[in-house]
Amino acid sequence: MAEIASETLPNVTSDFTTVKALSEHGLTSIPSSFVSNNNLEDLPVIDPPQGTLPIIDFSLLTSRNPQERSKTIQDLGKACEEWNFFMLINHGIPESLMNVMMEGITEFFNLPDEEKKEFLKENLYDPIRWGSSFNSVREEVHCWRDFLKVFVHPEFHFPDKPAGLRDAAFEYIKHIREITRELLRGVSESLDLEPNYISNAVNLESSLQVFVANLYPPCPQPELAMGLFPHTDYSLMTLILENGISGLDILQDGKWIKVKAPPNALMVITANQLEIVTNGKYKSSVHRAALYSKAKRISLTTGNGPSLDTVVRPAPELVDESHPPGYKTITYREFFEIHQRKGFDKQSALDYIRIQN
Ligand SMILES: O=C(O)CCC(=O)C(=O)O
Ligand SMILES: [Fe+2]
Repeated sequence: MAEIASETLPNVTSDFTTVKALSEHGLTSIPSSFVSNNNLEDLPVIDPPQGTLPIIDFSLLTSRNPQERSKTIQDLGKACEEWNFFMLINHGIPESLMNVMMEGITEFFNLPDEEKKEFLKENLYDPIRWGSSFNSVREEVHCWRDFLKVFVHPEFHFPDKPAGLRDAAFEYIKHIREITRELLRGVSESLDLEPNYISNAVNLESSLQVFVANLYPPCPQPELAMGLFPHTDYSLMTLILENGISGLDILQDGKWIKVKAPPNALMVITANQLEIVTNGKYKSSVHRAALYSKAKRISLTTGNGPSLDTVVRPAPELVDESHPPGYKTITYREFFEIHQRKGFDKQSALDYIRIQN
C-alpha cells in the first residue's frame, strides 16, 4: 500500500491501513500493489444457468426415510467428486441467528480502528486476529479484503464487542460443527466407509475450527483486483455464508464458475484434509472472491479441520495397487503452518506433501 502517503490515510500503525479505509477514501484507481498478477485470473468466467450447481438438502440427509437419505448421500458424493463444491439448503441454522451474525460482524468492522487494534496480531496461533489482505506485511500483492479470524474450537474465543456478537457466534459455530459432522457422515458413506469413519480418523471431537469473516469493500477497479486470489482451503470443509451479495467463483475445467447461492444457503467447499483422507477422490476446490465497484460483500467462513495433533492419512480402504497413497502423512499442525506461511505463491499446501506416483 506504498503509493499512498501514509499521513493522508487513517492509520492503525505506521505500516498498516485497512482496505475499508482505502475504499472509503474515494480513490478512483487502486494502488498497483493490489493489481492481481495471478495467471489463473485470465481464465474465462461463466455465469451458469440456474440449476447447474449442485444443491444438497440437509433435511433429506438427516431424513428417517432410508431412500431419501441414500439418494442424498449419492448426490453429495457426486457433488464432492465432480464439483468439489455444493450449496446446502434447509441446514437448520435459524435465520435470526444468521442475521445477528451478519449484523454483528458488520458492526465489528465499523468499530473505530483504535478499538480493533488489540487484535492486530502476526502470530499464527493468536486466537483472534484482525487484519487486511492475507499477510499484508510479507506479501507483494494484496487482496482487497479485511478480515477477522478467530479460533473457535476446541477452545472458544471471540471479540466481546459489539455486545451480543460473542454469544451469537458461540451458537452459530456450534450449528456449523453439527452440520459438518453430519456432512462427514454422508461423505464417509458415499465412499462405502462406515458413517463415523472420517470424524473418528480426524478426531473431530477436538477439531480445530477457524471462523473467518471477510469484508470486501467496494473497489474502484474490481476487474483488476481480487477479494481473495485463487486458493484452496486447508481444513476438511469450509462452510460459507454471505450477505446476499454473491462473489465466490469456483474453478471447474479451466473456467471460473460464478456461484449464485439461494438466500440463506451455506456454500460448502471441499478442502485439503478431505482430499488427503479420500486419497484424492474428492479434490480440494480452487476458488477465489470477486469484487464490485459499489457493493460491499461480507462472507462468514468456517474451516472445520482435524484436531491439530492428528496425523492425517489416506483411508487404507481407499488405497490399493491402482490407487497408491498420494500424500505424505504429517500432523494437521504442520500442515496448517505450511499453509499459513506459503501465501498465494502456490494454490495449495498440498503441493508440499503430494507423492508423485
Ligand atoms: O468470500 C468467499 O466467498 C470465499 C472466502 C474464502 O475463500 C476463504 O475465506 O477462504
Ligand atoms: Fe477459501
